[in-house]
Amino acid sequence: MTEAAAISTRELTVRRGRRMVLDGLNLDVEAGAVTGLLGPSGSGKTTLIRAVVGTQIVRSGQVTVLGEPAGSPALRHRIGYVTQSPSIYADLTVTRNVRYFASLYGRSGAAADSAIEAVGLRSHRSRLAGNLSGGQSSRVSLACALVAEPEVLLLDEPTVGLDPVLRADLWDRFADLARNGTTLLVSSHVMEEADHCATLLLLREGRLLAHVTPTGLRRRTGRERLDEAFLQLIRETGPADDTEARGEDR
Ligand SMILES: Nc1ncnc2c1ncn2[C@@H]1O[C@H](COP(=O)(O)OP(=O)(O)OP(=O)(O)O)[C@@H](O)[C@H]1O
Repeated sequence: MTEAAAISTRELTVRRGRRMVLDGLNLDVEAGAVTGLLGPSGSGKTTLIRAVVGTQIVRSGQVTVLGEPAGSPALRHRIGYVTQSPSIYADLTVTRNVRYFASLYGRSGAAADSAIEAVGLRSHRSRLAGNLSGGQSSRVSLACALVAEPEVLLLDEPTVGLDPVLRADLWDRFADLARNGTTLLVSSHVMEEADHCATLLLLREGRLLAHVTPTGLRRRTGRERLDEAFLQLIRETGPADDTEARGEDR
């Protein structure tokens, strides 16, 4: 693990069903920065995030977070994880949901209100979560994670289903958090969003294709558009190796 890394994996191997999902992955995620985890659907982004949280069965290798092995009880209050599907209470209002999480982490009602504001749900704060749209529910989930003020925030596709204005606001919010020392690992399969990240981890078929800055990726490929740059990298590395392996880890 390098000195500035908040998250490190060494030779991380994960199989799900018969598939080798992560294949000897070595990577470092810089502390106090926004790192984008990008890759095609099925490339292993969610699996990697689950391994960092400690909820993924790992076949071999190490995952270290803030100097502790992933999944350690000591990390529980230091990591926030927002899954792709919102995990909130449908029968509670937006405010009640966020205040509940605030109370779990010893935060005030004012902190809950500010998290609601940050995700653009102020005018919906008295609505039942069950009556919200998909994008709005995701934002409640995000507010519940934000209110805990974790040192490491893992966000799995947090901008899916959001309009461009909200998306831009959220990326600004992530940048603010990083400036204040939070480590963010944000997955996306939208390469346009990569420009909001200080560095990019590009995954393909469970392998790290590149660990670069957006500028570095442009320079390396000679492409201005990041989606084209990523495609170029994929072409350079040849066809995907569709590894199937026996074993039923989940
Ligand atoms: N519960 C499971 N059992 C078996 N295989 C699984 C399971 N969940 C995911 N996989 C497989 O693991 C691989 C990686 O999945 P993962 O969800 O990590 O990808 P991803 O990059 O997050 O994809 P997406 O962008 O579509 O969310 C895929 O091939 C998927 O089919």
